[in-house]
Amino acid sequence: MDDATLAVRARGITKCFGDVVALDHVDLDIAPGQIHGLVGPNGAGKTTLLGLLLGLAVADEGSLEILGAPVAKASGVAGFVDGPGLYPSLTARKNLAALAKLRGLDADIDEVLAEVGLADVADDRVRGFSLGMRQRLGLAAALLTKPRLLVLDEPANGLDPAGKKHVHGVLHRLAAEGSTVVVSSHRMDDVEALCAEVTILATGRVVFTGPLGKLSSDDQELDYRLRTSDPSAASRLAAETTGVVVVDGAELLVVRAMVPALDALMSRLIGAGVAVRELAPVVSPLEAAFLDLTEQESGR
Ligand SMILES: Nc1ncnc2c1ncn2[C@@H]1O[C@H](COP(=O)(O)OP(=O)(O)OP(=O)(O)O)[C@@H](O)[C@H]1O
Repeated sequence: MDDATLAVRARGITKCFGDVVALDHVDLDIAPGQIHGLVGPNGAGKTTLLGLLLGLAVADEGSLEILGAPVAKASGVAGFVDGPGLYPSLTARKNLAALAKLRGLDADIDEVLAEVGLADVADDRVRGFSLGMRQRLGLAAALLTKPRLLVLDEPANGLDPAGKKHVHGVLHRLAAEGSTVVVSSHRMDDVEALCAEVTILATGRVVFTGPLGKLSSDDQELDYRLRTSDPSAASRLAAETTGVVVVDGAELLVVRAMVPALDALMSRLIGAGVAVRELAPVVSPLEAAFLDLTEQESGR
């Protein structure tokens, strides 16, 4: 992609806090209209990187361009790290009204509150809000600015499943409209549900960046959970299929195989009239890559 059209272009970004190297020559390209996930173990540098994208801190070395402009001159960026900054003594509506006034924004506050699912508590003081409600209000505050790049540190923290679904819907809509979203998360399932691309950081370095699909390959042996209408027949057929190892032959079968052998097993099951009710990797490709890559890096 033409570099000028990238939402984020980072080259050789290094950031130290005293002796601690939080980011170590980080290169990163994020295309517009993407929801990009940032994952990594505690202390990997995720919050530091998101803070640089938001212009809350400045890198010691390297270049960082946001939406084609040097980060210091970037506009259209919003979000939060370490939880949203809110006024606890004000209501949700007044928090957003204060922000809109401060920034000179002409925004429909009720619409934004409804979008994040806070319409019913619009006139409640934020002091009494749960963590999940604060997260949603922080998202509303960012949406008020109609950002072209939205940066969110652990946005799903404290959200119940319905709240998470709601927030994911908002982020998918933003991306569909052309905005770029960068989110950090410790939840691999959330990242897989939300993001097309991911960057894995370990001890301040990028150990993987790219589409989720590139994390796994057909020639990788993985353990799969297999639930069928006839566990004993499935177990027998699995044991008879070349390249498939039965790891656990209970009601819920666990088989180890590469994709071609797994395909062969599926065909045999269908041929034998055994219905497949569930087939999923025991550890998701993202989680497997995360553990593998971050362990390699911390062992260096
Ligand atoms: N303001 C600061 N002063 C000193 N050290 C800092 C500061 N901010 C971050 N660090 C250090 O930089 C490193 C990266 O921290 P960062 O918060 O970016 O990691 P993270 O990936 O967000 O971690 P977590 O998943 O725990 O939130 C850590 O070693 C941290 O202790």
